[in-house]
Amino acid sequence: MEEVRQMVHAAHFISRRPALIRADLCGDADNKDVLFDASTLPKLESPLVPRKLGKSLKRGTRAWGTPAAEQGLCGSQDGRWQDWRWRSPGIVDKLELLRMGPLTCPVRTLAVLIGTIDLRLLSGKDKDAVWKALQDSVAEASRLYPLDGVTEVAQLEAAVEAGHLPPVSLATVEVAGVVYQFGAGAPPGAAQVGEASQLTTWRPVLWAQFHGPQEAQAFYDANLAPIEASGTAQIIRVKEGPHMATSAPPAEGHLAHIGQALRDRMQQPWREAGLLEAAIGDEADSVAAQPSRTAQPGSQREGAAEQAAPLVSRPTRRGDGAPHPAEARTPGVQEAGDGNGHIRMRGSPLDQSDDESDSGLEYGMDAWQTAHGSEGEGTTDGPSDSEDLGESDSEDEEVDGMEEEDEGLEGAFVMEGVEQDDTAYRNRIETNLVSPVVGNIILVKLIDQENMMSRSITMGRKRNVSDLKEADLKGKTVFLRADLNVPQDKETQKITDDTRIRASLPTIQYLVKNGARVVATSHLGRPKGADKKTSLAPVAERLSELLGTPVGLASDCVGEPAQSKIAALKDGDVLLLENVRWHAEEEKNDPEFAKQLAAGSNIFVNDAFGTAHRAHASTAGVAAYLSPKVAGFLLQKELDFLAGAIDEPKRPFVAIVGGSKVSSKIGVIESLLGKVDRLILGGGMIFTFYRAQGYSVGASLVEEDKIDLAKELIETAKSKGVELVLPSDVIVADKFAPDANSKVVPISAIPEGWLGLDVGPESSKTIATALKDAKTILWNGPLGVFEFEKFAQGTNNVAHLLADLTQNNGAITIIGGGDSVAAVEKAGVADKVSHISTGGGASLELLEGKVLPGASVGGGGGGGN
Ligand SMILES: Nc1ncnc2c1ncn2[C@@H]1O[C@H](COP(=O)(O)OP(=O)(O)OP(=O)(O)O)[C@@H](O)[C@H]1O
Ligand SMILES: O=C(O)[C@H](O)COP(=O)(O)O
Repeated sequence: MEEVRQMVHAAHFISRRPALIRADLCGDADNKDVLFDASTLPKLESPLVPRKLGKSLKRGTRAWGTPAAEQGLCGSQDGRWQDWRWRSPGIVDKLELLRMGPLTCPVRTLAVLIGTIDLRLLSGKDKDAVWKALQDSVAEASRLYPLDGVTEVAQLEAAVEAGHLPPVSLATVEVAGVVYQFGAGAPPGAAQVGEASQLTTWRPVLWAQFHGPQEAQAFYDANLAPIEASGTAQIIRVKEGPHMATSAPPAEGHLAHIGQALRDRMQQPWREAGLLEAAIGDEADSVAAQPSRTAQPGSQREGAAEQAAPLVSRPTRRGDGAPHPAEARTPGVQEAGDGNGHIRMRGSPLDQSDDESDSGLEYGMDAWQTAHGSEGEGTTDGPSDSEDLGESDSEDEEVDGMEEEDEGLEGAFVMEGVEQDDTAYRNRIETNLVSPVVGNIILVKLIDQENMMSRSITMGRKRNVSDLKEADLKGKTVFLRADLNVPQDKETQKITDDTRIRASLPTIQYLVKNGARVVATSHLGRPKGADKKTSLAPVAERLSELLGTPVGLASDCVGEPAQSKIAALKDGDVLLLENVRWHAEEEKNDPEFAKQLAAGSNIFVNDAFGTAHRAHASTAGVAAYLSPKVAGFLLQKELDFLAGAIDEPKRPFVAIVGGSKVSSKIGVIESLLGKVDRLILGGGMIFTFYRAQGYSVGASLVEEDKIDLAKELIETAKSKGVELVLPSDVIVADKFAPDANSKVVPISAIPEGWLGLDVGPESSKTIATALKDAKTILWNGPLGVFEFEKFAQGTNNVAHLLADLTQNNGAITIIGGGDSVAAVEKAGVADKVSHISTGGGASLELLEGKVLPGASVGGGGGGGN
């Protein structure tokens, strides 16, 4: 709720006018969408409103669509997701929602929303000041907003009744994985909340994003072309690039097919902006007349259209090719189609820009038009956009100095503003809220991607376990996913390091204190079925010692053994379920298994940062069956440090990356090169870099196939102005053993047959100098083979240095990666650095900017989410 309020007020703050905002809370704790009427907020005069913002909107601010749910595009796993689309006379708004979480747990939209205001639009203003102003306004909003607590449709109905909200005339709802969009043109008043299901104007819509034209083309060839060839649909590219739409009856097989393909693609990193829009349904009105808009020579659109020409499948006019009759603008009215799913065109959608019955897809067209067609650009044959949208130019002139920014806005409007290689944009969606009638302000723009993560994290704090109070927790059964995967002695199973158990205590203690019945779960190791050696019994014992209360252990995590113990829990009790990985379904994220895990629990608290990079049943799947679902303290803290502090670091920001191989750190190095001021390299990987520089490195660890990559990374560092610090001397050994003979040599003189196992004393000095003024330091990977005392010096030096800089220089020091954490522990300075991550793989993936499925589910920051 807090997030909604913040968004509402931020939107209002920007727009300075009444705004109806649909807040997509898809995937939030309640799986409900919430509507807010920002017109009830007090108006704030803001100096930040870009002069041209409103003007751009006049060009037809309409976007369309919302992703289908179950088919892998978005939505809750339990299919309860509903998406209500609202329209109100006189109010226009468009949201671009950037889904930061994985597809099954889109929890971050609102937070991201604010974080993605295009700061370029606010040129000349200090970013921090803008952000602060937004936050301040948000604080004000939370005090004033009257619809606090509205989460249920029934409450919305009541709000409409009470006049807080305007009536609905457009809505979408997801059914069986397809988003049906209620058409405009519904009889006035018919589409009140709760009555939506009575409408017959349905149109299924699927959206997908691609990593680029080629991928979209391939997808088209493999999936859409056959559909089209079958005569059940026609595929139409509605936007530049790899954007396509298809109209067809919602044939089940097709949907599944498309859904699977989309799901697969969504797993890949986002490389290039691209979008497939697939409107599937017998909806003649659903695909507007893109071909009727003639791209002018030299225009952006023309070029792109040529480039992606094979994607274009010409829409046909229905039957006689007559202009679209009025009734056909009631989407879903069966007679409107030609019976075989083909699409009829009509003139420019902008011809109906004041027509409230425009279909969703046309909004997409208009959004495109808004972005690319404009007065003076000659890219559209649509009407001048200013007449019917009622915002005066003079008003646009109010804020000076923004003119040149207008282009930035427009460019960002659809896809162009998306930077490549930004994984955060993988799940980007756009959604229109209402149709433009009198003109208003677009709310949210791309892209200040650098700051996205940390802002979402900041906002994510609102959704952690501390938001649940005694009233929410007492008597409730909480399914707590922790990462209690601790190292053990192979023979005795004795726990050799209980850090992860200790790290899980704050959340457990909080839940216990507030009267919850805690059902804790974890995996341990990588068992192939039930196996005593991977039993959580030693963990239960240690947990019990640390908590000072008995912790029961259910002999299985599902079924009777679990259920009987859960049923017997009393307030404040803690039960640990046996290793979830004894069941193969866990790692498959099997929904049925997830359901069984969730059985008997009410609330989901995810605190398993170490496993947050795994989309498993207990980390992600259970979220569909429990509500609310929030992050635990540990997960939140990890995200705050590993994403938040790094994304908006205090500078100088210096990273130390070591470890054995370049190959395992490529992603991290690449990602950090975009953020740090200095990058210190150490560990085994440096020898590949030396080879890239032409040195011979004896028998040191070298990845021959990564030498070119090392060269590239050196170049990238140069081009980004990052100071790359490579050791100047190394400690070499005559064999890889703790008792090897060793000596210090400059890197130019590594003897044949010797191997470098640690950085030398000169290098340690250089590293100390490079760290001296650092305000944020990230360390991932030891600088040498620290497991051997003889070669642990470089690593130890850094550990002590970091402790010193934290304690005496106020530096924020963050250590991620299993071995470097072990090194810090070994050096005895673990409690003197700012943050030690409990996640190995998870922290790496987070640093690489990847989405962490488990992190988003819990309602925490979501990582690359
Ligand atoms: N010069 C070197 N030659 C060979 N191995 C090295 C060298 N320097 C460090 N290593 C080894 O690198 C390993 C750690 O690398 P790794 O990339 O796994 O670190 P990490 O990211 O901290 O840990 P994790 O992968 O567990 O998260 C250590 O076992 C260490 O012995
Ligand atoms: O130790 C870890 O990194 C986590 O517990 C995840 O374990 P996994 O790599 O076996 O999934």
